Amino acid sequence: MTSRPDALLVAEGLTVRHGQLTALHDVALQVRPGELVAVVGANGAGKSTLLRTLAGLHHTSGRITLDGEDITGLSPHQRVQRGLVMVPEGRRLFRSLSIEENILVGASNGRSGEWDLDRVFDLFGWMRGRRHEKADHLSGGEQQVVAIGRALVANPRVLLLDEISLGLAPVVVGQIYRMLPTLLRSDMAVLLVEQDVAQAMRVAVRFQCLLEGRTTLAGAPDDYSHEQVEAAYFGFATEGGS
Ligand SMILES: Nc1ncnc2c1ncn2[C@@H]1O[C@H](COP(=O)(O)OP(=O)(O)OP(=O)(O)O)[C@@H](O)[C@H]1O
Repeated sequence: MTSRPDALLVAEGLTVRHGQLTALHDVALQVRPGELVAVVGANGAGKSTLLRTLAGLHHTSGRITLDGEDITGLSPHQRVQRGLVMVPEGRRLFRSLSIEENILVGASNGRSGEWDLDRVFDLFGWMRGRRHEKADHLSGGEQQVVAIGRALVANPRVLLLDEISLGLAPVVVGQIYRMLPTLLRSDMAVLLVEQDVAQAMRVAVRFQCLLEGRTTLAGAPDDYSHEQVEAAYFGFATEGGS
């Protein structure tokens, strides 16, 4: 993959092993400013491993740059300070802390910028009046939104979203996805991992499909037929397809 001059996040040659298992094989990826890119793939395809590797949670061969700076050797903490911020699968909130306290955790290590507690409350109006409620008392959808708020106050340049729709009711997933364009308007790029291909294709300008740790298809959603994407997702050949 040729690195485009305007790319913000660039990963090349990512190979990641979990013990004996190679979870990623020579994966490359690019995200440009203001862009929403989706990584899709079946269970175990390596999507979370890819996101966690970008966030600095797995050792990798290869190279990761953010706005031209090589961040491959940096800790997760240092990557957050540079604007690479992840909303992990399963939300990972502090259950005994309030909504407000959970969000402020995100601000403690982040960059300064336009996103603060107030701006998050403006975006998710219901939170303001419930700011002192414990995370423990929230529904799954509410927890997911708090986890997104926690990431936003770190003022990401690239926001990494890992399976934000997992375990949530479709109506809640719809609400969360409808908020994504607002984030992109504030000049943030989003890289999201999603098992629901249809959902991902509706919002992404580009996508990348993984299968057993390898990229099987990449491009704009309109570049491929439903059958081609399905073949790349499940790993069967299509006639004349890639
Ligand atoms: N910490 C780990 N130790 C050992 N193997 C792991 C670990 N994390 C992931 N794996 C394995 O690596 C492969 C890729 O897993 P990964 O979680 O990245 O896939 P995924 O596409 O995100 O799938 P899912 O949607 O199920 O989370 C799988 O075979 C998984 O079992």
